[in-house]
This record gives sequence, C-alpha cells and structure tokens, in this order.
Amino acid sequence: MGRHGIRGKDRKKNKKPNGFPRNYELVAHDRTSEAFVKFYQAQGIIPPEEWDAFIAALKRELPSSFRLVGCKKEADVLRDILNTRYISQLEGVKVEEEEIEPPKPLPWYPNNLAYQMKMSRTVIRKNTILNKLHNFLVTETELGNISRQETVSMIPPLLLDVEPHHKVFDMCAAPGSKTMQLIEMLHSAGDSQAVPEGFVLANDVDNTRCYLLVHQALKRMPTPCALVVNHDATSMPRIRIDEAESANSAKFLTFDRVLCDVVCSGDGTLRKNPDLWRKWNPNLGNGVHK
Ligand SMILES: C[S@@+](CC[C@H](N)C(=O)[O-])C[C@H]1O[C@@H](n2cnc3c(N)ncnc32)[C@H](O)[C@@H]1O
Repeated sequence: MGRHGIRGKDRKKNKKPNGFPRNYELVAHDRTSEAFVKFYQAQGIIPPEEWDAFIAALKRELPSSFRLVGCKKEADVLRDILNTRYISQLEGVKVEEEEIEPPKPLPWYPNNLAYQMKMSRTVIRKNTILNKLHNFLVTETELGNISRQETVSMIPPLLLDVEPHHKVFDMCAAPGSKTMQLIEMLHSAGDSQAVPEGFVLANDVDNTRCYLLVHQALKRMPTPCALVVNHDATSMPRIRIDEAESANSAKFLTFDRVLCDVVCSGDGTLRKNPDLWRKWNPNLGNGVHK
C-alpha cells in the first residue's frame, strides 16, 4: 500500500460524497506496465532466461541507506549513538506482529560507516524508537553529519581509492552525492583541520543541477578543495596551470582520478517510486538524454 497526495484533475475525481476532497488515499501499487515490458523486450538487452529475475528485482522495494560522514571526528560518536540508542534497542522489536529490521552496517563499506534498512513510513509512525531514529537521521543529515545515499551509488567513489593528494575530476557530478564522498576521502588523513593537497573539480552540463550541487551537497561539506564548473564534459577545455608567456612551454592540468557517472535511463527509480509504473513511457528515459 502507498500513500499519495492527489493533485490537479485527479483531485476532482476524488471528492468524498459530502463534497470535501480527500487529500490522501491508500492505493495498492500495481507494479506492472505493458509499455515497459514491450519496450524492454524490443530492446533485446535482457536475456530471456534473466527476464523474470529482472522484473522481480524492479518490483522489490528499495531499502533506504545512509552514510556517516567519515572525515568528521563526530563520525565515531554518531556511530556509537546510533548503535546504543537505536539499533540495540530495536533488536527483536515487533510492530503489529512483524519483527522490524534495524539498520545494518554494509559489510564492504570501510569502518562500518554506511547502513541499510528496510522500513516503511507506516512502521516508522507506529514505533517510538523508530520515530526517534527517523528524527535523528533527518537532523544529522541537515547538519551535514549524515549523507542519505543509495547503496549502489556509494560504490564507484570507493573503487577510485582517492588519497588526500589526488587531483580528482568528477565529470557528471550533480546533484553531488559521489562528489561528497570524494571530498571526504580527500579529507581522510585524520587531522580535520589540515587542508589536503588534492582537490575535486566537480562539473555538470546542467546549470540548474550545478546549483543543487552547490546548495545541497557542498553547503553541508564546506571545503577549500572543491570547485564547481558548468560545462559539457564531452568537450572539456584543457586547463592551463603555468604562468609562462610562451605556448611552447605550456603546462596543462592532469588528473589522478576521473569519475564519469553518465546519465542512465532512470528506470531503476521504479523501485523507489512505485507510482512510476502506471506513468512509465519511453520518453521519461529519453528526456534525461536531451
Ligand atoms: C547520473 S547523474 C550524476 C549523479 C551524480 N554523480 C551523483 O552521484 O549525485 C548524471 C549527470 O550527468 C549530467 N550530464 C549529462 N550529460 C553531460 C555532459 N555532456 N557533460 C557533463 N555532465 C553531463 C547530467 O546533468 C546529470 O546531472
């Protein structure tokens, strides 16, 4: 079951008999779409023997996940608070006969700083500790101590193995969850006051999304080691780093690490937003490639 606000024309259709609009309605999500099946089968990119597993994966609700910002000295304290005040209190707790799953550390993420959990909003509302945990996560996210990020999105920056002296180019950076992780890795030397030698050049072609990068991501992680640029990464100009007059002796910036997180179809969002099943059409994916 999901809860939806009812907007626009749909609001008219959803009037109660007494004439007052129902703002919310409980809707069972129909996680099927003929258009989706037709489109993906025509692409021929999913081997027939994997089709059922593919659809089953898309129908599984996406667990939520978050990271404690690792380069801050508060990370250890926050992990302790999370474990003692919330996770240990939730062991074996049931909501309406159903045992709830407390947040679990992702085993491959360094220092147990990333967690995943499966909890619906309905369950959160019905349990006091879960409610408090929810408020804790919201507050610490606002303070920049926690970053809400999908589990799969945490992997590429980890694989880059960024060190504090690295010059890093994040080619398609907005809205910036991976940029944040790269900056954290630059600042990972332990001394939170020290300015690392390296930096992240964070670029995105979309000007509006560059604003998101600055105002949502970098605002929470102030650093002198990040620069945002707004350019088409397919024709990125070389950046000259010498002061010489002569073009013959020109030196250009090179990078130690490059992250290129290109646009996808966005269809994985079906897991996060099941309402998309009924609205799905190929233009949604094509739209992000304009
Ligand atoms: C998958 S999103 C990036 C998500 C981001 N790395 C993060 O972790 O938050 C892809 C981004 O690529 C950008 N983009 C698309 N074409 C681009 C291009 N030619 N040059 C630079 N950025 C581009 C889009 O505007 C979009 O913000």
